[in-house]
Amino acid sequence: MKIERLPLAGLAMITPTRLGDHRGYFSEIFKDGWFRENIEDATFVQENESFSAAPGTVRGLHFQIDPFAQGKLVRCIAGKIFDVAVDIRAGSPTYGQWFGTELSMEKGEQLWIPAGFAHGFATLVPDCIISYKVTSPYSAVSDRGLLWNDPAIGIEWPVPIDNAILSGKDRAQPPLADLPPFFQY
Ligand SMILES: Cc1cn([C@H]2C[C@H](O)[C@@H](COP(=O)(O)OP(=O)(O)O[C@H]3O[C@H](C)C(=O)[C@H](O)[C@H]3O)O2)c(=O)[nH]c1=O
Repeated sequence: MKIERLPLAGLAMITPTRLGDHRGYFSEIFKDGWFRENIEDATFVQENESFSAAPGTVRGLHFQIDPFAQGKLVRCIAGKIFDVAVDIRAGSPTYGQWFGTELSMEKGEQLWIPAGFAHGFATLVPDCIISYKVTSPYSAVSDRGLLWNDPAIGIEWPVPIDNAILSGKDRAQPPLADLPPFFQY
């Protein structure tokens, strides 16, 4: 597994090794002991999958608040997405800053997003599937969001902004300026 530490403290890009042969490849996608030793002493309790049919679909920006705040280990298992994390930890030197990266089935990389970040993605091709582990169970009452195209965050989404496909919930998320200090750095 290769690790790339990223500009927003806590984020990490993990790229599993693919062992190729004449049939294709084998790859160890996740190992609990390795993750705890090299990334964070986290316990994953749920795994999610979402399918998005059309390119230009945007899901996010989402997070859960305590006591159900979630770390997320995200990978794209079909297609290609632009995955984004926004630092919403009060007191963080990078508060309100965003990091974005492509995740694809082809490259197999994973993005580790600790609790304290809002997460979202945009699909770059049709029929994208993401699979992600989370460190707390789903809690609808703890579910919160942030406006995906808030100019105060300024995410440079590589999709047509005016034609983005979103849920009604995501169209109505609050801007960063209205966000209570849910997380401390
Ligand atoms: C997250 C979640 C949702 N749901 C139900 C709630 C809704 O009835 C339905 C769709 O939920 P939502 O529109 O929030 O799904 P996404 O827009 O894909 O949101 C997810 O994708 C973004 C990028 C994230 O980072 C979050 O993990 C998550 O919020 O699934 C569940 O039953 N369990 C769950 O863990």
